[in-house]
Amino acid sequence: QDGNAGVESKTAATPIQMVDMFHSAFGAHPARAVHAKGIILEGSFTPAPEARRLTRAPHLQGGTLPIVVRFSDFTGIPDIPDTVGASRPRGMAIKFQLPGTGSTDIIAHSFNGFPTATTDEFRSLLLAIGAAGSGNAAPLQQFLATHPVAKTFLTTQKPLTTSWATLSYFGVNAFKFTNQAGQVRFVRYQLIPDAGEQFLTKAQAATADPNYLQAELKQRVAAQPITFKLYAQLAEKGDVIENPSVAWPDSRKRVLLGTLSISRLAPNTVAEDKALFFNPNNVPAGINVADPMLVDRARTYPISVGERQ
Ligand code: HEM
Repeated sequence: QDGNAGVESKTAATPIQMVDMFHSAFGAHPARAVHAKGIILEGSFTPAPEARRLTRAPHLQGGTLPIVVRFSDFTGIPDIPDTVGASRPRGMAIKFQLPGTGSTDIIAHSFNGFPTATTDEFRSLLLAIGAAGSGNAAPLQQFLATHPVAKTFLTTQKPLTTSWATLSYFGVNAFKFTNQAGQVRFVRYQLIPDAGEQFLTKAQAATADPNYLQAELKQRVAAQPITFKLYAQLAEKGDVIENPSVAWPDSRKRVLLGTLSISRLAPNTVAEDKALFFNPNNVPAGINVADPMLVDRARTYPISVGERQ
């Protein structure tokens, strides 16, 4: 199906300009335009009974399904140290194998919100970060002075996490769920670790290895499965659907969609990395994109995938 289902982009920038905005900010790395450093794992997903009251999406009706999960650091820098500020927010991307054929994806990060309301503003921010990197700080200063949410995003990321497995992740952009009876709800995804959120102490952070997250995750998953709960946060009347920079209140009802059990490392070969392709509009019947930023994202991710072939 057409996951965009009538939602139109409101963006002036072309998809190629959107990929180039990341290269301008982070350098012209061909791996992934953003969230370049990461690790791939495998496991399974078991939907919760409440999920099918919200959507008729096939992976949320019952029965355990295989998943592939990629945890990542922010920026397009493939060897960014896990210890620097720019490595946050961290990313979590999930590919669910649908019953029969096909797949669906959820792509989330570890901040409940986004620095800008629109894609064009996000591009201005990234171009300003690029200019600052080349010695011209004025555009970034001006952007942050006029966009307080972006300033909050850049300055209030959580402390260094103990593990990619001890962070909560947020889908940020809204989707539309439709159930068997045709009832519609707008939702945002949340992924909450069963281990709870855990952070390094200042002393641990001061001595953490630049690649500590990969080493930690390998050890953790060899000992026992990593589990997360997947929730849909439900919009109420008046909640903004089209602006990911505004988080919905924590008081909004959350419905449990299911449990992820991540049980083993994937091969993590170059071939696997090249072939693994997440897209936020890879959605089955019963789910549609609702925030037009998702349409922009859907057009941009394949260009970055093409660059790493
Ligand atoms: C206008 C907004 C956005 C644009 C243009 C954009 C673009 C991109 C691109 C080009 C990639 C690389 C895809 C690939 O090479 O496979 C990517 C990856 C990613 N993005 Fe976005 N993105 C946007 C917003 C977001 C938001 C709101 C989130 C989180 C909620 C997010 C989370 C991620 C993650 C986690 C990855 C890594 C996926 C993986 O592991 O392969 N992005 N994004």
